[in-house]
Amino acid sequence: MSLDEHKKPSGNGNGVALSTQVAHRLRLNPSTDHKPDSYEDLQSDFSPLLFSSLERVIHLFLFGVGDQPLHGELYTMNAVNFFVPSFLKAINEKTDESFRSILVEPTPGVYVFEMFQPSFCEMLMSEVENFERWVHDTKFRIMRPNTMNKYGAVLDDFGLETILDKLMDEYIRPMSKVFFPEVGGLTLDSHHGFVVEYGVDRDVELGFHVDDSEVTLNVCLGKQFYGGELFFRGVRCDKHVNTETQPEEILDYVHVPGRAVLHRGRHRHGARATTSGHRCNLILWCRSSVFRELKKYQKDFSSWCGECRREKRERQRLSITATKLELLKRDGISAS
Ligand SMILES: O=C(O)CCC(=O)C(=O)O
Ligand SMILES: [Fe+2]
Repeated sequence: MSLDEHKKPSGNGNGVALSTQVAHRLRLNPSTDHKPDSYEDLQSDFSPLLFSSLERVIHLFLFGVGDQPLHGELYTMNAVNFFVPSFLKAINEKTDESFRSILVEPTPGVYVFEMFQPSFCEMLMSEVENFERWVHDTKFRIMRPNTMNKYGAVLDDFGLETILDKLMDEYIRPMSKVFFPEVGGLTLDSHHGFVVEYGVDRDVELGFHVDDSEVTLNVCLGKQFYGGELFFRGVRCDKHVNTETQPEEILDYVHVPGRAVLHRGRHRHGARATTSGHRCNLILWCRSSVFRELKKYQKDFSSWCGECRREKRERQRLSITATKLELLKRDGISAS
């Protein structure tokens, strides 16, 4: 199985931007009420109306257009309404033990826990639907979440940037500090947040890949579906990304609405076909610029790459065997 580096699309890459190829951000509250100048005092061969129209178009282009939110309450953090009590309690305590008490680790480095209230999941899904309906009706072309998903939406693009900042700063970083310190878990400082949608008339599956993130939060929002299992195949650095999977690295995980999976971006994974129904997941790729800078000067990633660790153990095993042989020779005992 060969593997893809899953990335956020750039303006003129796989992602779709405006037909002018400029990556465009949609704003939550559009400035549709912009009043252009009348240009009546302008000395020109062209009608002043032409300049007014031009100004209106430029304003629209620079400051964006967008729909009104369906659920205003989604745009400010209301932790009690968004999160389940067990998750909130663990976050308030912020200790290794409190986090461990609410999660399971089905394979090393994959953490699963209950996170969102059902009402929050429903609200977010209907907000995305509302946004997509508007995109469809206005024939506005939006940037898709990444280079591999054709369906879904970037949450920053319809005003959820502030809430995602908070989600990373106050909820994901404290957990990453405990579980992923060796990949910049303490210094996560930017994110890319999006919703992916699967079903027979959407994306069906997602190929084997690593994320363009240090830490990824993946929460199933709903709705009802069959299939869509997330499969994991071990953590790898750039050099070892296509190396074999060891049997103990295999995990197939079944998504449950409201439940979160937290893993390193370099944990190789993919999603099996959603064979019926409609699956919608919230994904937050969290990055650390400090980690990315430091990584440039490192060669050994055995603290998190499964293959670097295996190679290191093998080197140690060979060197112990060689030392033993040397000692035996010195004592005049021939090795059998
Ligand atoms: O569909 C899923 O649950 C996985 C999504 C994913 O891995 C991604 O978008 O990076
Ligand atoms: Fe992914």
